[in-house]
Amino acid sequence: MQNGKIGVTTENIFPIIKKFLYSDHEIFLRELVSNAVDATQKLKTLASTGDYAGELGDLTVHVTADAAARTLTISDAGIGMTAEEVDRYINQIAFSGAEEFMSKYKNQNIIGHFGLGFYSAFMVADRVEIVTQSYREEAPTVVWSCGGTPEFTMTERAEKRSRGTDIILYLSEESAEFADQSRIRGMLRKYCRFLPIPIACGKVQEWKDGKYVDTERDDIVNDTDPLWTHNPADVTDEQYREFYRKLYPGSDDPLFWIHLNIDYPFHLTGILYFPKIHNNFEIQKNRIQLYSNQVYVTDSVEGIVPEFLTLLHGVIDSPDIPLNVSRSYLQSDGNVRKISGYITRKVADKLQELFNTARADFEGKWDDLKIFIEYGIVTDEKFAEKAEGFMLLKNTAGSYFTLAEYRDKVKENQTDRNGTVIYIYTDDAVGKHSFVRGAEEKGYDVLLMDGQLDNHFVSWYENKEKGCRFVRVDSDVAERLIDKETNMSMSLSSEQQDIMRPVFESQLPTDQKIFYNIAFEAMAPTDAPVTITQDEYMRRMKEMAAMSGGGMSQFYSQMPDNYTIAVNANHPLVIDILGEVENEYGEKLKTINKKIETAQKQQANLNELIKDKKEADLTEEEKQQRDDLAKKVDDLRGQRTARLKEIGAGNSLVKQLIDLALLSNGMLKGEQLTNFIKRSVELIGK
Ligand SMILES: Nc1ncnc2c1ncn2[C@@H]1O[C@H](COP(=O)(O)OP(=O)(O)OP(=O)(O)O)[C@@H](O)[C@H]1O
Repeated sequence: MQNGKIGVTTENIFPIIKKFLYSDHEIFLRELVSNAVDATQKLKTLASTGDYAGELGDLTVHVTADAAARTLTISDAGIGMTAEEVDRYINQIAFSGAEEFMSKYKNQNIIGHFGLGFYSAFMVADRVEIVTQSYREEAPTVVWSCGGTPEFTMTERAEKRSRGTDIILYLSEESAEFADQSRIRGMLRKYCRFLPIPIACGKVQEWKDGKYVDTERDDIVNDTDPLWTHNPADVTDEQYREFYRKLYPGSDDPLFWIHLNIDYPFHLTGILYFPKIHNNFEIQKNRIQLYSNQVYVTDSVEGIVPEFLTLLHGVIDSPDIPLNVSRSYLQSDGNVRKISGYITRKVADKLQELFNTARADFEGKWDDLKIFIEYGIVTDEKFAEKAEGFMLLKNTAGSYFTLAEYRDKVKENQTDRNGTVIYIYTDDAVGKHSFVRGAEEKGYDVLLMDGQLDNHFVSWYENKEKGCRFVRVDSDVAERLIDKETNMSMSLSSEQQDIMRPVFESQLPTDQKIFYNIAFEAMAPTDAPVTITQDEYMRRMKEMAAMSGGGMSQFYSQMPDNYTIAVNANHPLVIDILGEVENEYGEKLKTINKKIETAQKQQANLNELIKDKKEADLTEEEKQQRDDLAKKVDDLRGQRTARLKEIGAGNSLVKQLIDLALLSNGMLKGEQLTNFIKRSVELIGK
């Protein structure tokens, strides 16, 4: 019997560890089971080199929970330890590792995962016992026991254990949950799922006589030969899919996958899957699992894989990723950065290869793939460089183009007078159909940009390719989407526009949150009579502010939406309306127009007369005259506007044209829509 004091120089660290590790206490199981697996593999190595000549036998690691005794036992048939080894590895090394942890802890740079190894048993146990028999048969069986103080006992046991080690945890009262077999099995499935030695937890159960009963067979919780450790050349597509289903039960099949396999300059294997992304991509994040030699480490991989790849699923296994350190340390670690760069490159190469060798297939997957690629492009410069070769644009006809192809396609017809190539797009091909059709009738191509990240991509691309600009198809009337030299002439004179403006204003929808202004546009007589557009620049400002949050976004979100009611000044119906209005106003319109004209002429004459005088030099009479004339013009125009509004309000054709424009924008709803339908029926009846 040996009594001793563990080789720790710090004061008693057990209670501190217990207290501070509470949040992550499940990892004790991973640590103890992987020690058992290591010991087993060491034995296999010795056997393979001929240093161990005995029978290997069944090497399964058994994890046994005993709720009645409140114990948890991890048993292996590995190399075991001699008394001298227990002293060296447990009393000295294991505890000095723990001590090192404590000193790091004091410097506050440990958060997240730590490898306390064997020592972590004391997070959940009041007392830990080791019963171990070395593979050297002459060595006696050793029993080591420690009750959560630096004192331990070590004795030789007369009754010999078979080769291997039991770690027996006498669980503390608050850790009683770990004596529950189903709880333990759940933890093993998470942390030990792909360990290379079979791990049994209880027996396989069978349905017999109306209840489940244990069979003789061990319930093996792990897959000792996970797919990522295989040679990619030997794996079939179906095996990849099957493995995916195993990792993410209930998910749709992945779009495709990349099998990573590298030896230099670091070791890394793994399989990354491109999942089908549904509506909310935030919840799809963080589903890559990180392993170190098949030991589960974490499923939060930020900092290890580039941000945009956190959307991928799958497994990465690398012994070169330091596991037992904090996340901030991980991110600054050179190895980790290299790994991240490597994965990005691999993913980009794979996408390029798919595009090159199977473009039709690639295009078929594009709609699902786009979000990864756009995410990568806008967040990762290196990836963006590579992605130029396979980033695709899709038009409303359903054809796909690379960035270079598309530019070539539209360059000739869609370059404006400043030499900028204009890319026209819609976020809603169905809802904005009349705009799309209008642009197409002008011979323009329209892109479909309805993805969650398209806005970001558009900004990124405009910034990179200075000679191009995106405009949404409903940001202006088709005629003016691309500013070309050949402008159409306008049928309405500016006086006629002055008459028509109040007529249309009288029929504007009254919505507090939307601000409308009227503009007369020179368009083809066959274009729509009225179109409602939203300025590209203003819309983007609002969208950007809404996304960035904070004070700016508050300011913008309170601003009304700005729409333009573009009246086609060359449309026969519009010209008809002008005729109707003039007719209804009758002689009085001519009279008042004349009066306004006269007053304006007088104003102009007066202004000419006094234009060289300073304000202070004006006579009282001149000032009076000027004010009177201004008032007169205002009054007359006011009178005319009031009358025009009255006439406009009674003109159901004006209302009808505005409503039709609202309708084609999907903006006619509720009572307005009901009224529109009623009015339409009445108009048809006429
Ligand atoms: N089940 C076991 N069988 C044989 N030796 C063991 C067993 N468990 C622990 N040991 C020995 O005790 C040593 C210390 O274990 P501990 O888990 O503290 O550290 P480690 O495994 O070396 O490192 P890590 O921090 O990665 O777990 C091991 O290196 C091993 O030599």
